[in-house]
Amino acid sequence: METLLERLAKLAWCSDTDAWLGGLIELAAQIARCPLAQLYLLDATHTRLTLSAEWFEGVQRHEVTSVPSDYHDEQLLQYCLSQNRQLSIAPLDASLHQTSFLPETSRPWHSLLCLPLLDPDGHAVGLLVAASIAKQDLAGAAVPLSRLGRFALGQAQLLNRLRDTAQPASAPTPPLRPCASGYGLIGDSPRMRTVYGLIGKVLHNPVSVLLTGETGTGKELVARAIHDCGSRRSQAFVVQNCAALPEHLLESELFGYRKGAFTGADRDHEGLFDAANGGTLFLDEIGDMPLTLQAKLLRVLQEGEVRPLGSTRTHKVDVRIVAATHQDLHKRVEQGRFREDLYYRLSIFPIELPPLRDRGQDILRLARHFAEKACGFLQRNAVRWSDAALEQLSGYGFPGNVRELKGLVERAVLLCDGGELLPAHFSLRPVNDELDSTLNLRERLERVERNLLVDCLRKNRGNQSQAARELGLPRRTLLYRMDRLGVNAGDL
Ligand SMILES: Nc1ncnc2c1ncn2[C@@H]1O[C@H](COP(=O)(O)OP(=O)(O)OP(=O)(O)O)[C@@H](O)[C@H]1O
Repeated sequence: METLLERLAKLAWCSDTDAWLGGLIELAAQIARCPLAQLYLLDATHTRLTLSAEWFEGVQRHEVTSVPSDYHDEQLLQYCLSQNRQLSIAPLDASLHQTSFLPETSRPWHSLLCLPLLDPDGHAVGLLVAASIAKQDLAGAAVPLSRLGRFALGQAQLLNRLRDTAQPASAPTPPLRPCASGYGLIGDSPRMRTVYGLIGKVLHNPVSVLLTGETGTGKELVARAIHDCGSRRSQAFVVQNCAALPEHLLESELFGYRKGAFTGADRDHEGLFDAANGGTLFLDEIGDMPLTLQAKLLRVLQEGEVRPLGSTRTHKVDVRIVAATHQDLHKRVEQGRFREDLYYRLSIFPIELPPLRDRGQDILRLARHFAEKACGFLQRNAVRWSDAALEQLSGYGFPGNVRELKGLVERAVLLCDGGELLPAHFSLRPVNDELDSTLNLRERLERVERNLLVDCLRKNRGNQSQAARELGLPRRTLLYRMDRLGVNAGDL
């Protein structure tokens, strides 16, 4: 206790993050009574894991190596980080465990303790490793070491903040790049610039990406951007909507099948993982993937192996997965409808697409862009925007997000005869039906149902069979409901 306090008292005067982390890692080695202690930290985008400090046989090292946090080789580190669980292994078996993250020694490493370090929200932001050549049960050191690790992280963050504020004002920030900086996406709001920053981080890194956000916010567009601007752009980009097919069809689509696998399988069929080999597979509506298929997907992500239906053999594929959902996947994990291990695997690099209502001036940028496109498509002169129409659009909530705005503008351009877009050309529906107190319950429910149908049909580009499948309705029922609720082609 005395030694510990003395060291902490000394370290308290450290004003340099490297020296602070170095001192703490030395202390960690002493508490665990191990010759080796390592501190790994994730970067802000959680794509790289850096060995930030190491204490090995009395010698300190800093920032030695940095590796992608989604790498396959270091499975022990990967496991701790993605599962948020501590590992205590003794004896370490070289044939079972990959331990190349440990320094080379004349005798093999025997005992290992690996702890995830959590931020105040409970997210793993790094790892603390202690290892010994001797036979040792290190599990007992887990609690004091993780407390020490959290203390080290908190203090390091404080030091970094102090350093940042102490730095003299540097060269002015370069001017914001125009819309083109958004990988083909339109928008320059702070929320979208954050999205562009995250896209930039994963372009040349094969890490799986999870795109979240309400319907119509541009998830598929971002998935394409990641593929088109990244190193896989010369290979295939394959899309599959996981909600669009019943389980057995989705399984054979994704993994393929061998002749005779089921009635009607009269030839071998290549799956989408094979079609996307070397490229990207975009799995839309991943939250709706059946649990049994989730297990198969996890295998592909972990082992890079696919086993077609009816085959006894697996084969390797190299596919980058970009998944998307508008659902709260974490909630689905809690409800037992989504595998936790798959959730952690996919959510290594999440990108959240903000709703259009939170993008400020982007609404008008997008509106002008869609109007120009529509005029070009219709081969007519550009339309002008009346202030009243622009004002009306910026005050609207856009529950269907960019997709809804695009549809509204295209329709308005068609309706506009005089060359100027007016409020009358946009039929904006009230965002909050509750506010419309003249409607009774049945009418309000019908309004909600109508909006759902229109959204789903727009999403499926007017394809009624696909929309019916997504809504879990027979196509005839969908047609009947559309008729009853007055949904027609003009609404799409
Ligand atoms: N930032 C943007 N710039 C230009 N067009 C956009 C942008 N975001 C979305 N769009 C357009 O809006 C429409 C909907 O986008 P997209 O299909 O990518 O949304 P989504 O989030 O995948 O929707 P869903 O969850 O319903 O599948 C598309 O026509 C897309 O091209």
